[in-house]
Order: sequence, then structure tokens, then C-alpha cells
Amino acid sequence: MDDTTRPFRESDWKRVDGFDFTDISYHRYVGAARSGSDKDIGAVRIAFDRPEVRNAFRPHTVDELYTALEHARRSSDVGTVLLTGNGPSEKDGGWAFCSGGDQRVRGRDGYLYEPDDVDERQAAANRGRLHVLEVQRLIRAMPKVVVAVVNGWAAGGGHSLHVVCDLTIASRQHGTFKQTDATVGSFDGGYGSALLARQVGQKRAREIFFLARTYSAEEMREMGAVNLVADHGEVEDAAVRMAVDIADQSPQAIRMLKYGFNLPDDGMHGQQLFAGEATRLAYMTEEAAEGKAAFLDKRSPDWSGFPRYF
Ligand SMILES: CC(C)(COP(=O)(O)OP(=O)(O)OC[C@H]1O[C@@H](n2cnc3c(N)ncnc32)[C@H](O)[C@@H]1OP(=O)(O)O)[C@@H](O)C(=O)NCCC(=O)NCCSC(=O)CCC(=O)c1ccccc1C(=O)O
Repeated sequence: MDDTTRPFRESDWKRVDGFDFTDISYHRYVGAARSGSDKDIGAVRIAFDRPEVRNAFRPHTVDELYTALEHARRSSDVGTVLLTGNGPSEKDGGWAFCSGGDQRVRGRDGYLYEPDDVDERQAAANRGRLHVLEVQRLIRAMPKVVVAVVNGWAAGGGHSLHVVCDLTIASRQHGTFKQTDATVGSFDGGYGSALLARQVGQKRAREIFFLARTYSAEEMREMGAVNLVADHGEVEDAAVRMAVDIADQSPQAIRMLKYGFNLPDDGMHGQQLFAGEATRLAYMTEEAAEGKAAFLDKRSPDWSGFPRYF
């Protein structure tokens, strides 16, 4: 197969209206015929769009990424988010998922907005930022399946983003993993390392961070941090096929499963998300409706019709 084939089939996607992004692209899947499904599979594609710097993110990129992810989170007809990087670089043909924080705009207290991006009223709040961690939390907390499509380098903070996604598909020819945080004096001591250790084991995770070596897609699959390796031109097709399968599952079951998987590692925040969804389900029962009705009727609730299940 020709490994320079582009994975992004533009005609199968429609740009999501209402946004004027510069550093990312945001599309909705409209290629039902090619996906093999006759229904809307509820998939969106969010891609870093800075291929000339291996899709490194600056604060403005992170803002846009957060905005698109939050839009996807709030869209009740979206079930799967593909997160990837546009490419290749026009400079040298290199492919990247994401190479982490843009080192050119790193200041002494975080990453700096460029002057044109700074809202004067918020100038003080816009000083050094490390808010890709907010994006990590959003990916973790959104009750949709987020699939990292690693079509090139996943380095530094880009490596951490793939780790925090629910599933990862990687390009056999170009998917390359390298945790460079420590090389540049950074460290993701949160999800990027702890969750990686859950995925590949403590010794392997420490090796990946402490040695900052380069790993192929196949090596990462063998270690357990990648679900599927596909030929470069087919990585996005493989991700769409995952979205087709996800669309066949109950949205409620997916929500409860994602929060159930997160719960042991996410402490009370994980418990709160799981419990919130359990509360939503409870509200849908006659039993909960009786509690509300009794309050509004100014009478004692009558629980006699509701068994004490065990
Ligand atoms: C990714 C590489 C291994 C790719 O190597 P190669 O294919 O040889 O390409 P290059 O020639 O190096 O790069 C081409 C071109 O791109 C520029 N570039 C690449 N990466 C970056 C970057 N991160 N920032 C700025 N520019 C970049 C490179 O300079 C070249 O430009 P030319 O003008 O053409 O020369 C390799 O590129 C590489 O190692 N890149 C750096 C990876 C890196 O160290 N990233 C930062 C890690 S730290 C981080 O991401 C912190 C993020 C964060 O906010 C955070 C904070 C706190 C906790 C957690 C996190 C978190 O990690 O999420």
C-alpha cells in the first residue's frame, strides 16, 4: 500500500458551522454510505491544524480544542469524537498527531498567548497557561467515546492526550510515540503518567518517561496503550468503523461504562460523575416521581408500591 495516502477523506465530512478556528479543524461525519451504516453515526472529527510544527499547541490552540470538545460534549446527537492531527507538513512531509506544548511560546510560568490573542480585560488571567490539563479533564469527563487517531508523532503533551483518550488507533507507518516531557523540563505527573502506568504497567510507564525513547505503533499496541494499528491511509476509516460500532450501542450504557471505567482512578470526581448519571436514571422512575409529587402536593410520599430490591 502507498503509505503517503492521506487518511482524511474530506468529502465524508462537513465543517461544523459557527466556528472560526485557526489552529484546529472541526468536522461532522456525513459519509454514511462509505461507513457501511445507513444512519447518522454521530461522529465528529477534531484535528490539530499546525502541521508545520508537528501540531504543537499554543494557548490559543488549547482554547479552540476545548471549545470544540465542549460543543461535542453538549451535542446530544454526538457519540464519538475522533481526535487527530492534520498533515502532512508542507515543509518536510512529516506527519504528527500532536507534539505537545509549543516550546517557542513557553514562558517562565507557562505557555504565553500571542499579543493578538490576548483580551485586554483578561490580560492578567492570560499570563502563562498550562490549560491543556483542562482539556484532559474534559476528555475524561465527557460521556462520549474519544478516539485518538495517531497518524504521526505523539510527543510530550501530545503523548499525554492520546493516553487520556478512551481508545487509540495508530498508523502502522507513521504512528510514533515519544514522551519528551522530561527532556524539555516538563512533567505530566497526572493522567499522562499515572494513567499510562495503568495501561502499560509501572515499569514500562517509567521507562517511557525516564528514557524518552521512541516507540512504534506496533510496540505501543503490544504494551497495551494502542487498541489498533492500521495502514496509514486507512487509520481514519478504521476510526469511523469504531464509531459505527459505538453508534450501535446504548448511549446510556456507554455513559455508565465510561464513568464506571474512570471511577477507580478518578476519586470523588469520578464518583460524582457516575452518581450524577445514576441520579438521572433514578429521576426517570415512578419512585422518584412520587417523591417530587408528594412534595408539591404537600403530603407524605407513599413508597408502598416500590419494592426494596436486593
Ligand atoms: C515530535 C518530534 C520528535 C518530531 O521530530 P522530527 O520529525 O525530527 O521533526 P522536527 O524537525 O523536530 O520538527 C519539525 C518542526 O516542528 C517544530 N516542532 C516540533 N515540535 C515542536 C514543539 N513541541 N514546539 C515547537 N516547535 C515544534 C520543530 O522545531 C521543527 O521546526 P523547524 O522550524 O522546521 O525547525 C520533535 O519535533 C520533538 O521532539 N518535538 C518536541 C516535543 C516536545 O518536547 N514537546 C513539549 C513537551 S512538554 C509539553 O508538551 C507540556 C504540555 C503541557 O502543557 C503540560 C504541562 C503540565 C503538565 C502536563 C502537560 C502535558 O504534557 O500535557
